[in-house]
Amino acid sequence: MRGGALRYGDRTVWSGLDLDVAAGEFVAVLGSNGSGKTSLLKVLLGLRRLSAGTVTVGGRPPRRGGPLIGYVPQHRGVPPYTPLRARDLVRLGVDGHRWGPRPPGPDARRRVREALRDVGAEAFADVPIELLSGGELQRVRVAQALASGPRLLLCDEPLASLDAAHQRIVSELVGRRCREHGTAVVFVTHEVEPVLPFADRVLRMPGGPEARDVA
Ligand SMILES: Nc1ncnc2c1ncn2[C@@H]1O[C@H](COP(=O)(O)OP(=O)(O)OP(=O)(O)O)[C@@H](O)[C@H]1O
Repeated sequence: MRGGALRYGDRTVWSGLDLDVAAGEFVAVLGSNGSGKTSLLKVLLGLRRLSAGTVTVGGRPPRRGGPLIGYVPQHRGVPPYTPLRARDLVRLGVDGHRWGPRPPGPDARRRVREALRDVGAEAFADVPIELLSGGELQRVRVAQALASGPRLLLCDEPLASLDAAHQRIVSELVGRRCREHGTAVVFVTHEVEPVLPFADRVLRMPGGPEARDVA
């Protein structure tokens, strides 16, 4: 990103943002509520356009969908009666960006199996996701994001609502993928300690409504 700025109406959330994230690099993004961390990820996902400046992901303008980017969204509960098992959620990471239902081929099944194994989620692979604990569900979401073998992994507060042990487990999972597969990682978090062993750099987003209030 070069000279990136994001405005909602008259309000500038951030501006003058230059950011390079190399393959195999882990960038932790910190900042107060409302400082624009999720908005940054949305720009990288191609869900929102910059108000000024330029951005490329893998050499191209960001675009929605596709296997290049893995995304772990902010933790939300699962609506009751969601008819998905952990295994199904991970499968969406393999081919969910394509249109239409399709039966899983052997390749998709293998990738789902491997992704579940990598996060230690085999034991609850067939449990409906609404019954999973917060930590289990978060590991499954990481598996979903990693299942397509993305070159860039975007994580939006994946440690929120996890206990200290699971914060460590999820941070390690992402850190290991980054090191071993050369995946670039942008990891938004309010919990600094668990990611410090893995982060190469910290991007601190200035501002946010609180900062303005304090000022
Ligand atoms: N579509 C939108 N229209 C107008 N304002 C928006 C929109 N999306 C986000 N905002 C505002 O932009 C600011 C940045 O939001 P964003 O969700 O990116 O912050 P954040 O740093 O991720 O916050 P948090 O730590 O609370 O998740 C917030 O003040 C939010 O209210």
